[in-house]
Amino acid sequence: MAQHRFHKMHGLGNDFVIFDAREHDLSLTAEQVRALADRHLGIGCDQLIVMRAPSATGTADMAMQIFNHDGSEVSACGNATRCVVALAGHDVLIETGAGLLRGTLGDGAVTIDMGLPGLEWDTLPLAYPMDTAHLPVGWEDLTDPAAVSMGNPHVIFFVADGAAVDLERLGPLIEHDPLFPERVNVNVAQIADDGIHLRVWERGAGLTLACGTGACATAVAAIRRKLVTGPVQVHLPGGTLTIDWQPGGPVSMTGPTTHVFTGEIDI
Ligand SMILES: N[C@H](CCC[C@H](N)C(=O)O)C(=O)O
Repeated sequence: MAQHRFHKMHGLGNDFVIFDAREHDLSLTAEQVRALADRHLGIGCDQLIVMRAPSATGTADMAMQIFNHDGSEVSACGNATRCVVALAGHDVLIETGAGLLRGTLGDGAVTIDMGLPGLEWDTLPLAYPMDTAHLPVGWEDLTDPAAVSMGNPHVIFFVADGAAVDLERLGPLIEHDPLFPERVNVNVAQIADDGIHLRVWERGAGLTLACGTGACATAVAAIRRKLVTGPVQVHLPGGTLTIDWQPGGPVSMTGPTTHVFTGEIDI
């Protein structure tokens, strides 16, 4: 056991425990991640992040490891990426499982170049070939979704009344459907005059107050369907993100970060 310092942060209420292991090693098992993320027995978070030294050969300033509340390791977490940039205190190039992401520190907000969205069925991945703009599948009233990868898989449903969807029941059903071999993040979006209203059931974390990659994936899907044009305001239960995307280019995400406290814990 050794004592490790951590930062408790959030992006629009999507909350994180962040360890800075750039100077020393810290390896965590899935069981240790679950214990730390537990909201009763541990510190509590949607995702746990470990900042690491970059790989020797690359051009990155740092690397970032991402674990969900359930202990699963994943490649992308937009809100946490903003928090890591805020912690760094300057613009950074971050090595993630989703590739190199450039973070830019603004006045009260952080912008991340999230790279190109994945629009092919096998990059998401889906279990078999499909048109990712209109998947010929449905779960009760949720039909005709789109699918987009932001380095992590998202399925996006456009509905007339997002608040009326029983996402707590349908989310896990869809998350674990065999159509998604690596499971999936489930997005329910409502187009409105002021942008897109979005609720997300996150793979490995459940309902969250915000999901950065979900906001990006939903904006891409909506722009592909010509429901909106970029830049678009995406309103989540925890607040609003500004997403910009032009077909063929990278996705840009801008939003706030909050540092809640630092602590020490024996691991
Ligand atoms: N909250 C994160 C998404 C985490 C995605 C994770 N649930 C997955 O399994 O891909 C975000 O802001 O992008």
